[in-house]
Amino acid sequence: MSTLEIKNLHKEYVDAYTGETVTAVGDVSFSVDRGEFVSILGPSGCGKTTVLNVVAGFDKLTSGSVEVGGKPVTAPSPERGVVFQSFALFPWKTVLGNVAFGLRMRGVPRREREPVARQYLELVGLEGFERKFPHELSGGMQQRLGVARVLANEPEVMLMDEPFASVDAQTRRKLQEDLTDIFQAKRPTVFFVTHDVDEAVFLSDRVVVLSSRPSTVAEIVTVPLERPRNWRSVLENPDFRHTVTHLTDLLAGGRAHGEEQAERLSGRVDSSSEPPVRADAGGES
Ligand SMILES: Nc1ncnc2c1ncn2[C@@H]1O[C@H](COP(=O)(O)OP(=O)(O)OP(=O)(O)O)[C@@H](O)[C@H]1O
Repeated sequence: MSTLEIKNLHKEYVDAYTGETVTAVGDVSFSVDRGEFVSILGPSGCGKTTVLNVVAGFDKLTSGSVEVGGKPVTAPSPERGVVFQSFALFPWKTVLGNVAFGLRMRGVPRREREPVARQYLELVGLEGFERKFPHELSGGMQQRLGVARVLANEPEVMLMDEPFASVDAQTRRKLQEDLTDIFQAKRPTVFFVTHDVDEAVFLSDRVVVLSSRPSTVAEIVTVPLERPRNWRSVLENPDFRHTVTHLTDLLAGGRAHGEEQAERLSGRVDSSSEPPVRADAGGES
């Protein structure tokens, strides 16, 4: 059964300066099953974050429907916990306090809060840091705290908006491995926004590829990789490279990547007329 069901999502904004109507999301439909990890990829500005914001309840859709657990989304809720790129932690609360706060809001009895919070901190490798404050943690540790805080609420779906975009490449790989381990251990339902093709393939069961605006679903690609996963074995797996290449081609507008490059080099394609491909496809993540 699907936990998240998006049908014909269409979202328009009115530009505050020009007064013009901007179609942020054209017509997008897909679902995420319970315990599934689904990423959304697409050119810059195609509406990935808008889709996440509508699912989170931060933004209202113009038409279509978004349901989580069979109920229409109308407002933000801990049932749809969001892990942001900026860590959005409470700086005045300890590491333990940051996780316990959500439990308090959820009505978990005081006695149970600390052991449950400790369990989630252990899951993300932050045991021993319970009494520290967020500013005493590295960027990577702060992001893991953000994940612990959301997961401790046992949300129907965990929403992640480019959560590793602001950490260095080495930490990013480590966090991706940590997240895939956490996913393996707890099997939360995850909806993940990224512009990084390698990251999407490494983490996901399926990848939803959006076209450029007005966005529609170009293809939903199933990732043929076993779990558990780690970068060392995944990088040696031909299925990984094959899937990355396929997604890269889709993002480049459906043409074979090599073909496109050759055309560009021979001057047959004016690169300024190409759809913007922000994805750092195939590169070091
Ligand atoms: N509040 C808003 N008001 C007006 N236009 C908006 C608003 N939010 C987003 N948009 C427009 O909607 C479109 C989609 O934006 P969105 O941030 O969802 O794309 P994205 O795919 O996440 O982009 P990126 O990959 O660059 O982060 C863009 O053209 C953006 O300018």
